[in-house]
Amino acid sequence: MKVGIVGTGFVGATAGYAMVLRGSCTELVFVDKNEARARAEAADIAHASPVSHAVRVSSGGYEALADARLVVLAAGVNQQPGETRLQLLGRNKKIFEDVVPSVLKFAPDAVLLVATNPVDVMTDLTVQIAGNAQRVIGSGTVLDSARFRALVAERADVDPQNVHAYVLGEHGDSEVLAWSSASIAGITVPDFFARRGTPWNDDVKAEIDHGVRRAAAEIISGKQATYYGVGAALARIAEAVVRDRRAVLTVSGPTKYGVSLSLPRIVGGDGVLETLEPLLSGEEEQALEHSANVLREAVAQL
Ligand SMILES: NC(=O)C1=CN([C@@H]2O[C@H](COP(=O)(O)OP(=O)(O)OC[C@H]3O[C@@H](n4cnc5c(N)ncnc54)[C@H](O)[C@@H]3O)[C@@H](O)[C@H]2O)C=CC1
Ligand SMILES: CC(=O)C(=O)O
Repeated sequence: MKVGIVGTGFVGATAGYAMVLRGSCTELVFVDKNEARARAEAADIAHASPVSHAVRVSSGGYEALADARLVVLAAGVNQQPGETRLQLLGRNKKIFEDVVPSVLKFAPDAVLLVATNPVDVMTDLTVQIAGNAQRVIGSGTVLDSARFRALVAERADVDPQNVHAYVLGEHGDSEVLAWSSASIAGITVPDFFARRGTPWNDDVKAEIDHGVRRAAAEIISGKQATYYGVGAALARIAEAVVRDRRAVLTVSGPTKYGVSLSLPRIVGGDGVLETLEPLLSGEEEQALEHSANVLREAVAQL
């Protein structure tokens, strides 16, 4: 159960830390062009192992990825305040053209989990370079779905694990909150609030939508980067692969729209096992088409 992480900045290191705390794997290898950084993060995170789970943590060059079951790709630049994810494309494309072939040289059978933004376009690029769609997974809107669930749960005053709600489409400004299928205890969200006599109206819905859609920008303006939420999301996806869990997760991958975007998918040992067609309202379907258009325009730059 060996996992590699390429790019051990905020996101890569936090994902590794989350994997050790959760016991997601038994071996973790960090690779970064900044070798000193990778070494230091590996040493620091290894010290969490004796008080959490037995995970062997080390750093090395690409050759250290040999036999990895999964490799997380988190190398690349992140957004500055005011920047969109799509504005990172040119810079991160160049980095992936170097990173992905290097990973494949030593770990040709690994599932590749793409985290670098703009994650949907980087997923398409990785599929192109790897020539394999099933074994490439974009972290997509797993983080956004978690944000959606957290905000609904806070309003409903229930455990977020009992809120089922998906964000689909781009991991970015055009993402689509699938309100029509969001539920708590099998009850739609508006009905859940109505039964409890708790206020529910379009303003509450708009506030949650804004909270999910603007989460990254707000966190980045306060502390330069987001990493705890995505770190946990990456550990969750990694476990689905390493333990062949067949977990339903809104990961990104190629679609009938001609671009990679997030839909609910079954994720297991071989990567994406199945894409599920979500039941959407007409308005949500239109919003998903729009999101696909935004991504098609970005992919055209590749
Ligand atoms: N998918 C998601 O939900 C999220 C994605 N991200 C994205 O993750 C990426 C990484 O973000 P941070 O960790 O905050 O950035 P960071 O700047 O802290 O770390 C990036 C790391 O990549 C390394 N790197 C750069 N070029 C490389 C190369 N050619 N080979 C190997 N390593 C290389 C750097 O040395 C650095 O350690 C960004 O694109 C960011 O936008 C961030 C949050 C959430
Ligand atoms: C930065 C980013 O993609 C996020 O936190 O959603």
